[in-house]
Amino acid sequence: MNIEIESIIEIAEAAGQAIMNIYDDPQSDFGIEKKDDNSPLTKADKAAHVVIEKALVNLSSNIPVLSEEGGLPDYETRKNWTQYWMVDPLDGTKEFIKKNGEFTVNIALIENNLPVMGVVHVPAKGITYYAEIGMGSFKRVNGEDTQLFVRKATENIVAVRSKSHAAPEEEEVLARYNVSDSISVGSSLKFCMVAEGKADVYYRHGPTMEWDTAAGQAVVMAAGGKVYKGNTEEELFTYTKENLLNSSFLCLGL
Ligand SMILES: Nc1ncnc2c1ncn2[C@@H]1O[C@H](COP(=O)(O)O)[C@@H](OP(=O)(O)O)[C@H]1O
Ligand SMILES: [Mg+2]
Repeated sequence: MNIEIESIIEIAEAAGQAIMNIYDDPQSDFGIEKKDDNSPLTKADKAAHVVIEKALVNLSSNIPVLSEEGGLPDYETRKNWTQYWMVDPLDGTKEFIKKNGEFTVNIALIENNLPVMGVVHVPAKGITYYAEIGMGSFKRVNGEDTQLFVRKATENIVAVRSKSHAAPEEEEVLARYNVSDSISVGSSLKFCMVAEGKADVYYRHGPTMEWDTAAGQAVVMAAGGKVYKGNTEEELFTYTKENLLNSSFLCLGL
């Protein structure tokens, strides 16, 4: 079926609104809980999940939805999916709790183990990044779209790193690319920084899940960047793995 990316943007923005209603509520304690991996979960993650799952099922009842906050199907079921939605309703929950605005709503369409469409919405900043492989990558601010291209820099290389989960193992890889400057930001915004040429290298050593990376990977790939498995430029980073826990990965806009 033909999926219009505008429908996905609309769904991500509706989820963003549900998140902001909680974020901006001075009475709300966010209902913070701890998940099995010790990462936090709030009312906002759950509210965004409900909005997205309902809307995606309504839009494309034949395409399965895999959401961080949904019931996770086992690998025996997932491995046969050639097309599905991969959703992180609220990426950067720690940033949400810290109230620094660096959290995102992520919706990706996976086809044959790679993201072919991705929307990364930043509700606290009113920004939406969206991409379709073959069509390009775009940033929407106040209804105005700008096409994004990676920087392909040859000097003054900038790295982007996690605000809450940077690992010492990352240094060696960054040194290999002669990184001269480094910025840190929460959530999938790191992929968007590379896509829009504000950073050139994003190497993630520590754990992430497939839903943390899928939409951001679409945004960076459609802007001309690459995402590789591990810390070399040998193998593309793919999805529908038996374990939803990602390996380390290397994202380059070079
Ligand atoms: N121990 C762990 N196991 C699995 N994923 C982890 C993790 N620690 C952090 N993450 C992932 O890293 C994401 C945050 O990335 P960053 O540090 O780049 O902002 C989290 O997303 P959520 O906030 O959606 O849970 C979470 O999925
Ligand atoms: Mg996440």
